[in-house]
Amino acid sequence: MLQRPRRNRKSEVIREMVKETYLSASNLILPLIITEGDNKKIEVASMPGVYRLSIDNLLREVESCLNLGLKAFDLFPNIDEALKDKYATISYHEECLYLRAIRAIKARFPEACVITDVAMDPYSSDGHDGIVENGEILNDETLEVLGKMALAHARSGADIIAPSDMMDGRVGYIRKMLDDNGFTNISIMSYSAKYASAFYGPFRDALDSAPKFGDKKTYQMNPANQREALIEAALDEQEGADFLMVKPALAYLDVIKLVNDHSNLPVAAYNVSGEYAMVKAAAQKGWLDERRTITEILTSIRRAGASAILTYHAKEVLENRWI
Ligand SMILES: NCC(=O)CCC(=O)O
Ligand SMILES: [Mg+2]
Repeated sequence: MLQRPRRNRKSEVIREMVKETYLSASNLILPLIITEGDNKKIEVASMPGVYRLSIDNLLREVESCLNLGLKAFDLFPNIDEALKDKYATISYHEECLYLRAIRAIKARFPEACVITDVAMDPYSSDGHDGIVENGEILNDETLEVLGKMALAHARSGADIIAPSDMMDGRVGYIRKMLDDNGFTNISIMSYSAKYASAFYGPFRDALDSAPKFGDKKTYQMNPANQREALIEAALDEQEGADFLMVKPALAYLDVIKLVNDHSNLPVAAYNVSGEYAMVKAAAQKGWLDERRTITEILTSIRRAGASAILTYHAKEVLENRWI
């Protein structure tokens, strides 16, 4: 045998020398869930180690992450049911919990990169990502709400706006809204290929944002489809996106690779709540080695082509010095 691939695995030094994929704090984005109140830190039952935080505790969390070198955060709100309506009106109200949280982080930690989620579902009495009429999710009417929400985020200090709703044309609509209002420098990280996935279950518990009727299959993608992700990605690129996101990540590594091969924009991948919950549950039972499983999952998402990974594991991998 002239070629013996095992020679390049014979020692730690050589294995490290030929290593192809790196994972570091700069690749990671931590999703954080915000709730109203003072000194609140409520663990999400299906996501051990993930908490709904009131703004005071959110600031403590951001500070401890910054000290670990984790500098990018994606915020999600748990909104009081009484404040929700059909049009997600509260989402762009000056005193909305979410906008207060953005302002609080940017005032205290201007160096933190704040990514904001644009979608109606946390604020919608229907629990959908669009305006509902006769059981249908309206596309173009929803864009107006998303535009107002994005503008409110920009005014509050967001660094990157991340529309997660999957309405057609929303990246272009939001880009124009931002540009017309002087926010040409604010980036858009588009959830380009967001699948109608069972893996979002724990997150919807965390936000109390499950749809009140039906499902999200008329706007989120069918898990059976791959080529369609390229249509979505190409449109978002034409409409002015700065990042293309694939979500979920682990069951969609082929889609991450495909989007990365077809676009020169950076690809982000969302390692979602259900992926997190599976690992935590198995680790708690002693069925999986937590450290090795988590680092393998994150490395495989990077290997598939993601520049940035949104993951609930972001802080623990740094705290425990797993990467
Ligand atoms: N728009 C953000 C999400 O839907 C997150 C889903 C998850 O972590 O399961
Ligand atoms: Mg789209």
